[in-house]
Amino acid sequence: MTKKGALLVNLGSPDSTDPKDVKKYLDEFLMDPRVIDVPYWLRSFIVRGIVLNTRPKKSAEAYSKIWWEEGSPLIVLSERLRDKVDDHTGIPIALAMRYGSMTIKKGLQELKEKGVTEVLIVPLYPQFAMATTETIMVLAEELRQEFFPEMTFDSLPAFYNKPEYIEVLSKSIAEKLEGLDYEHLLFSYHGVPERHIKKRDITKSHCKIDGQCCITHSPAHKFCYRHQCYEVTRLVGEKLQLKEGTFSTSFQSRLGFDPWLQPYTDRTIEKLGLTGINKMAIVTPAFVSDCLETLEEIAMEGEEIFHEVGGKEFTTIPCLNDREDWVRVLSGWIDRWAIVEVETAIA
Ligand SMILES: C=CC1=C(C)c2cc3[nH]c(cc4nc(cc5[nH]c(cc1n2)c(C)c5CCC(=O)O)C(CCC(=O)O)=C4C)c(C)c3C=C
Ligand SMILES: [Fe+2]
Ligand SMILES: [Fe+2]
Repeated sequence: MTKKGALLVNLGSPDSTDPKDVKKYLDEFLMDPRVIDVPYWLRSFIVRGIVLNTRPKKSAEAYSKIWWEEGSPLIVLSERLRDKVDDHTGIPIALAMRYGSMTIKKGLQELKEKGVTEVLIVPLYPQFAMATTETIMVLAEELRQEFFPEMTFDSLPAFYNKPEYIEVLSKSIAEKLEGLDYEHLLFSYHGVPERHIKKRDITKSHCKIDGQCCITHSPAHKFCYRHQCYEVTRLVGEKLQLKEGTFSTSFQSRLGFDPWLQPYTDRTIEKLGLTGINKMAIVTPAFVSDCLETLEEIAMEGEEIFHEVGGKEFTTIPCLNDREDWVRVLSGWIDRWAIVEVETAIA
């Protein structure tokens, strides 16, 4: 007799804003070979020899600016989502984080204790990336083999182009912008090194990271983060009937010296202000839950950049978080899986 359950998985946060906790978290995160994808000795030198000497203090200060009484916004918002999805679906729902204390192992154990044998892993990311979806699935499978051999896994694929997702995202944008005569809407996605995109090109020749490859149909797009980001912008633009030239795409949060996906968000905000845009809005569809990258890097630093170059109004659109319509959409996908297994995505 089998029993189904779902495990929602988000990125994770440090346990507190203490630099020691931030260091521990960053060590686990940045030592992941799917995040910094260089040989172990080099990754260890970069992360432990350079980044962790200075970054934890700086990141801890940034976390302190956005931390809530209940804890990390990303964790609290993910917990609220889990609770609501649990109320809406007919199967047990657990929550885990890829990094930090709320481990995937604990999440799977929780489901096991409820008698679950068939698990739908739900990476809480609209787009595929090796630094997000892939690393979750790889770790989950390793844990399954070692600790939960009686379980079977399916996964919810990237949902960047699912009409129900585009609908709720568009609605969330329209609601926030209602009555605001903003001049430009920027879609800012978390960046990744260009190398990550080329590495996951299953055709080995499609991705050139130019103006054309991501809009030219290809099987490579199943794993192309850049294509999937541009598709979200395009589909929302269509849904909201945004006029050409009033919206654009950029990539934030670059780290290190390698080329990351461009255009960069900070430079784009600056350019918009310098070219006479007075009122801009910004949405961050690589994240389902508000987090350090949206609440500090965009809502605080981004706004500061815009004002410094003469921009007047800067509106940040919240992530979907635990919105009722998003909860219904996510719960619907899970319930549909629970009734009929549609897709199996574990390699
Ligand atoms: C070095 C590489 C990084 C890659 C590649 C990367 C990809 C990536 N990250 C997210 C989502 C989030 N990242 C967050 C924080 C964060 N990201 C990196 C580095 C890379 N991310 C660092 C060093 C940090 C820590 C904060 C800092 O020191 O600046 C967060 C926020 C977590 C929180 O606690 O709020 C999220 C969410 C995606 C979606 C992605 C690839 C697509
Ligand atoms: Fe990140
Ligand atoms: Fe592409």
